[in-house]
Amino acid sequence: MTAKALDGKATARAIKDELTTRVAMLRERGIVPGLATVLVGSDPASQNYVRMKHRDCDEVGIASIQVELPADATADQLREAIEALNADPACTGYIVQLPIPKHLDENWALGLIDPDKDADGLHPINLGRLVLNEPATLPCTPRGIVELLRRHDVPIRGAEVVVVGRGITVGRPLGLILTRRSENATVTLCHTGTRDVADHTRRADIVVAAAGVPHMITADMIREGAALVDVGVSRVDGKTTGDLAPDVWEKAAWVTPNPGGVGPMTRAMLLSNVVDRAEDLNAR
Ligand SMILES: Nc1nc(=O)c2c([nH]1)NC[C@@H]1CN(c3ccc(C(=O)N[C@@H](CCC(=O)O)C(=O)O)cc3)C=[N+]21
Repeated sequence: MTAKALDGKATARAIKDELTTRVAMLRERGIVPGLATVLVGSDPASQNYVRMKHRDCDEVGIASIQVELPADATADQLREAIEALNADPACTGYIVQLPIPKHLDENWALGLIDPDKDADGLHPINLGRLVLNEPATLPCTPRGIVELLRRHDVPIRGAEVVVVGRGITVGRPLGLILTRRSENATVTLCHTGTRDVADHTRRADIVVAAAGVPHMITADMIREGAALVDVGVSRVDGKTTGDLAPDVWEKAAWVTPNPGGVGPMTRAMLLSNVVDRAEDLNAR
């Protein structure tokens, strides 16, 4: 048996079509959602991601603003760029593309974003709201994963989910989201201090591999019929390599292609966050 694909590309397409309608409705009322990106430095992978995000905006009718700072930008320069976006009415949501150069503090930068314009859901206020069960803008990758599973009818309620990786953009918030009453999954969060990762993944109905370790999840580590989500984006010999080994396709029921799985969903949820924010701003 070979697994069915959790097709992120097609699902993102469907979501973008839905968003196109919502953006047109906002525009009819004179509201133009605008996404800005702040890119510090010229890492080719980051440049590529940012380019894709602006292309997505064009597709659905969201205006976009690109802010670029040199790799040696000072903390003051970054703060000024962020404050300018907070004050710019044309920007209804924005992100600081991560990672930023090491001489700048990521959490400090995230904390400067107006929480109402935080399209990534990574401002401490939004992460705090998530912990407190209050309405919050959610981080794009975890939101995309839940949406991808939901739209393929993979049961989440009551499921045993093992998340491998406790990063701030994926693993940690995903654990919080899936354990809310509205999702009601049971989550085990594995990390580098976990004694035996396979011991956990073998029991899981759903495994989310977000460790950034190429091919670390192999067929012998998973249960037959499991759903597997690959968040990994490592570069191996110039090729994008995920956290799932190819042999899992013969044992699982559902697997995200990579590329074509979580990546497009992350981008779709970024747009979705921007449209949600713009609608919300209008309602108030
Ligand atoms: N503030 C911030 N927010 C982010 O959401 C954020 C970030 N920083 N920094 C980097 C990571 C990574 N990320 C990806 C998004 C889409 C794809 C994606 O669409 N990938 C395509 C393939 C891309 C290609 O053609 O190279 C796919 O998986 O099919 C990948 C990676 C967002 N991130």
